[in-house]
Amino acid sequence: MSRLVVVSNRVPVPTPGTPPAGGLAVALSGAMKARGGLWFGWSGRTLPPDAGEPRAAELTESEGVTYAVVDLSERDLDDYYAGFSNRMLWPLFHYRMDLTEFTRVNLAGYHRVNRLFSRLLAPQIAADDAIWVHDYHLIPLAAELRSIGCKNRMGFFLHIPFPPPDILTVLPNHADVVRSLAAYDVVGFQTPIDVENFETYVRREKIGRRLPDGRFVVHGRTVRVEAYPVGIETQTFADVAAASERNALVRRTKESLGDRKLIIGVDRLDYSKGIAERIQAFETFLLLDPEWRGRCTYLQITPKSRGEVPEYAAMEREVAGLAGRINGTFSELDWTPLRYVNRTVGRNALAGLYRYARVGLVTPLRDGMNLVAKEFVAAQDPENPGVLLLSRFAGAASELDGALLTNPYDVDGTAGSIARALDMPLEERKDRWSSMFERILEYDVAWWCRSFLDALENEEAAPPQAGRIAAVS
Ligand SMILES: O=P(O)(O)OC[C@H]1O[C@H](O[C@H]2O[C@H](CO)[C@@H](O)[C@H](O)[C@H]2O)[C@H](O)[C@@H](O)[C@@H]1O
Ligand SMILES: O=c1ccn([C@@H]2O[C@H](COP(=O)(O)OP(=O)(O)O)[C@@H](O)[C@H]2O)c(=O)[nH]1
Repeated sequence: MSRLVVVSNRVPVPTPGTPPAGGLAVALSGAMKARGGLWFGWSGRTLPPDAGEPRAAELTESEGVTYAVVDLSERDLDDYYAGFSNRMLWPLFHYRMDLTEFTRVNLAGYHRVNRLFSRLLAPQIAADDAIWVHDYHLIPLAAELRSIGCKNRMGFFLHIPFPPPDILTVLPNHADVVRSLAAYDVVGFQTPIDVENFETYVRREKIGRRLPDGRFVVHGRTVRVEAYPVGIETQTFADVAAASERNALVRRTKESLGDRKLIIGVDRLDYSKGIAERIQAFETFLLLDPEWRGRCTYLQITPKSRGEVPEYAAMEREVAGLAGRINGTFSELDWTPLRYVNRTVGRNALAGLYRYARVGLVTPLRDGMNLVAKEFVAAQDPENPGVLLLSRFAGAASELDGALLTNPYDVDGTAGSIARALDMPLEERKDRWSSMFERILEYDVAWWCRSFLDALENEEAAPPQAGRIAAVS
């Protein structure tokens, strides 16, 4: 087995007391600790104004993993992270053409950081390392590495949706982006729908074809493109949830709820998560089912995210306004319907809160996977499981067939599903839960990691590609 080199924008170098909020960091932390290797990416820090370009990555060892991180300049972060990654690729790939902003300055920054990463990563790579690159921030990395002679096997996993061609082609440099994907040996998506969208794009743009063995030829290179739905550490998470009586935060929260039923939502503050629509659905539910007033509490845990991007700041104001409106309208002296919390909660406490909840609300407008949905299922008490209300537009919906599926754009429909979930009889709750739990037990994060890396090990190392991928001029 060759050494694993993981590359991602976000690298959660272990620091006591700071849990990683964000599914990529959570999923990969488990996988990396189990297998060891090198994890390369951004440090999460900004360089001082006149520091110049970083010359080498900073190395730290912990639990068999070497973390190699790079500080980025303010300008690089603005253009590459906040700009091209999070104001163009993120909204577009989540089907939000209305929120995109394409600028050549941001695109140039995106390529600049990918090139910088390739130059700082190259000295760390040994000849037979398997390189696994993650997510939309780093699509051109393989092409950059190949342009300086790196012949290693390289895989890429996209954690967010791959949109249909009519949406993807809104991106002025869509052709270059897909050409960059073809520099990898294996490309993994979350769901079969993403693979289907990729296949339709390749066919319509006439850049390749699918081979009888399922692989693709794209721009003359053979690439394995498959769905590998990301999982969680299911059994570990279930065990933590079962032991959560000991967690002080969980105990205090339960006591504060009295005998009210708990409805829970856990999401980064991101417009893709459908938080505003969900709060409106809860408001409609309280209007249409007044008998539940005073008998349930909705806890929405929402750490702030990407505050430097204007669309996120706008949505922060919108959601806070909605939360205030509901509480102003429905609160009693001894009951607040919605607890809206803008901070990160540790995963042990989350596990206990999920377990105590009667309903888990996971209603993104679009999501690559959504690990919260899987964590909610893993955490349940088999003798008295809660109900998962899940958006049909989350990647997790392609696996979790026991959830109550909902269309988050249909606020009235979601309100009705909240009432149905709260009223659901125990037998139905058990039936729905057990099929989902079996699924996530088998297809856990270890399965995800193993199946992707097996595919990568079995592909032949790629010949070097001539030239770099050109940016749009
Ligand atoms: O790093 P940030 O900008 O703070 O954002 C956090 C992460 O958000 C996204 O997570 C995705 O990956 C999850 C695991 O596969 C998946 O369940 C979820 O649907 C995705 O949205 C993003 O893709 C990561 O790169 C970020 O680190
Ligand atoms: O306060 C919080 C909020 C979220 N999370 C974790 O962050 C991850 C979010 O992943 P998901 O795939 O649901 O969405 P993403 O944020 O990656 O888009 C999950 O593991 C959550 O348990 C956490 O630890 N504390």
